[in-house]
Amino acid sequence: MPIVRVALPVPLPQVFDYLAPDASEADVGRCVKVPFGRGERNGLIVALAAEADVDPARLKAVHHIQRDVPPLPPDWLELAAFVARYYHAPIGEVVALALPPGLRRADGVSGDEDDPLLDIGPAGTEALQAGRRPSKALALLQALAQDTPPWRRNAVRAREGGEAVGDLLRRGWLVEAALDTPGRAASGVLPELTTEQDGTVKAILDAGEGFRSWLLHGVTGSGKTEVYLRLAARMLARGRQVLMLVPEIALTPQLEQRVAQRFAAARIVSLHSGLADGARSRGFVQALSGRADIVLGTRLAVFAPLPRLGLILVDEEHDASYKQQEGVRYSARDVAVWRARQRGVPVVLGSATPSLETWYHARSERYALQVLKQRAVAATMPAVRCIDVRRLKLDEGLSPGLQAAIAQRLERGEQSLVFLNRRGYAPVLSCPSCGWVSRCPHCSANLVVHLADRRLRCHHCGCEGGIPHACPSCGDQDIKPFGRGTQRIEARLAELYPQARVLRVDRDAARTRRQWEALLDTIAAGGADILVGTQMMAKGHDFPNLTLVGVVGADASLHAADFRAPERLFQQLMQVGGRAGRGALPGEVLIQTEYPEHPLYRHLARHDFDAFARMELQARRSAGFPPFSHQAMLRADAPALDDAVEFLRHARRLAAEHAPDGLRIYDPVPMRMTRLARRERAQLLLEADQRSLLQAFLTDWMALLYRQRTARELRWQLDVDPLEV
Ligand SMILES: Nc1ncnc2c1ncn2[C@@H]1O[C@H](COP(=O)(O)OP(=O)(O)OP(=O)(O)O)[C@@H](O)[C@H]1O
Ligand SMILES: [Zn+2]
Repeated sequence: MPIVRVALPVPLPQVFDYLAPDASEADVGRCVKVPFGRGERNGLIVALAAEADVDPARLKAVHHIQRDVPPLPPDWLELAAFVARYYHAPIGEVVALALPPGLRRADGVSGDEDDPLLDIGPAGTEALQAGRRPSKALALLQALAQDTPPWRRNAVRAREGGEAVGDLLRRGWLVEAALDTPGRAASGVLPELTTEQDGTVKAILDAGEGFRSWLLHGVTGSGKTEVYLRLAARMLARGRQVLMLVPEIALTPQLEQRVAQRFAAARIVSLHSGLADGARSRGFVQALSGRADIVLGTRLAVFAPLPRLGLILVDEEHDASYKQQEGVRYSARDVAVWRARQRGVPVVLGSATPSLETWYHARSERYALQVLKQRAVAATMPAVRCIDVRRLKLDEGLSPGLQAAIAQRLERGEQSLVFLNRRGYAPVLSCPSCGWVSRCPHCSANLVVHLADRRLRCHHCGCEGGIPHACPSCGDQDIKPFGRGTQRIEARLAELYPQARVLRVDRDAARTRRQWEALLDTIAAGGADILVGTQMMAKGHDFPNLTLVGVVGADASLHAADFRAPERLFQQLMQVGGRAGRGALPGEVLIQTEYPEHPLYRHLARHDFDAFARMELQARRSAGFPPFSHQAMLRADAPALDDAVEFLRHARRLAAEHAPDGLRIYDPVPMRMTRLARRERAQLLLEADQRSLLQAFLTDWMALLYRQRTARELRWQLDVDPLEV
């Protein structure tokens, strides 16, 4: 009787055997419901076996095999197995992460979605000629008539005024296209490529269809997106699928719209964690069945099955959100490169500020390099200047120079952005007489003052309370918010420039995707004069009328302990500065600092990413940090710090007994932010010059660790290639 091996979402590094009387090879890659413990679990059949690993008499039978959708193909199972192996995570947890919940539950899922191809019908042609009175419906029809049919209904809806699509269908102005032969060509008038863009597109296409990793290093505003779209167009024309990864889909509604407009006849599937279950499952099945042409999504989209895959694009490849920080701690960018190699297709990693790992690969010719030095529209890069604030009197953190520059922009009707990467009104409330500060009771962090809704809030665990009127410790009524966040700058700017429309753009102002899109629309429509924003404003946006970026409070990150801190700061400032002067008007970036001579700022002022990268890599080489070594971090947490540290000491002893030459094992230490949500955290760092040596060791070590009995209250996880050390 056939036995199936099932990957189940349990924290154990093994698969489970079940009896399945009617199973065959064709069921490998299918979801199943199986009995587990006293309940039922959902899993994935990863193999068929002739004999069980356990006593056959104890085997239970599967409850149900989901056969409505095609099984996941062997290359997908290999991908899941690779992620489990490389990140040392249980295969069942990888599967649980990679599959949409609806599919995994073995619900009835269908890939069918009503997204027909449309064309202008006879009634529509008549309406265009009849000289009717203007209406929304007619405006949409006229706009469509400028383009080449057919279009997907979703693509029509994504256009300006696209809400009228239902109306057009009811009137018969739009009808289903006669033949479902998606002329997958790009639609609309394409911009002429710049010489650099053209050279890049040609170089990548000329290199052929096989595997190759590319770094597309293009300055901010150089038109990397246009390069992606041209490459995608070519792949679609060849009947291949394109996978496009972006760091946060909530930050890129414009990109989705741009892709949908460019490829109006293509089936575009979005995959990200913000989708409802049904939509995510449907998109996944469309990708799996080969019907989707373009899959656009955040890191989890790297797991979309793509039978016709021809190209992978990773936009803003340096972005930290590609690395999952909980559960299976995978890097979608690194998995994307592995996948491209596995499938024999090119992968393009794009950024104005590549991660130093990627930059180093390109310099050492493991990755092919394409550089865009010029902006696509603007004549120049913005002028970057430091404002030395050491002897200046600041008004709520704003220097006279920055204020004058903002005033000038207001006069000229241009937009300014004040960048401060700290939300809230002030980072802490404190009492000047007794020294009390608003500490989070559950974390080693302060409660942040939010004046907008009069709350004290922990940005780590979410714990919150009202703002006290007097010091809880000594009763003094003179307690004060100390330091500055975006709300405070926003309030002061509104006082300084009463005639200006000040708009704050941070996670508090844009809690939902809809709020975020509304903010972006307001900015694009010129409905704001001064923006106050966090890193949300730094990524990928293109507002041609924005000509000034003022940076406040950046020095705080200059001396952070993490060896990646300078890299992150440089990337962030270069990205946010890159929002200035992207259109016809020249841009200016003013950085308020007490260290105007700091090399990081000097390289930034010259837009010299390469010089900065060389300097940083030099430092990393002498310290033996990545990319010159490879790291793994074992973290443990428990209600008491001693328990976490004790576990790590034990793990360290086990490691030392089995350690090969060349493995460096550090001492367990409390994490920098030791306490989080009532748990105390500690970490143990391992390092080796060769990845293979580290990996081989980790496999043995993890097997030992899984066998240790630990206190119920203790949790531990391994993080391979950790971003924070
Ligand atoms: N060949 C071209 N002709 C005209 N306009 C172009 C061309 N290529 C790009 N653009 C325009 O230039 C602007 C910047 O392009 P895009 O946003 O793709 O830059 P980017 O390289 O992704 O920048 P960043 O890294 O800052 O996000 C956009 O408004 C885009 O429409
Ligand atoms: Zn907290």
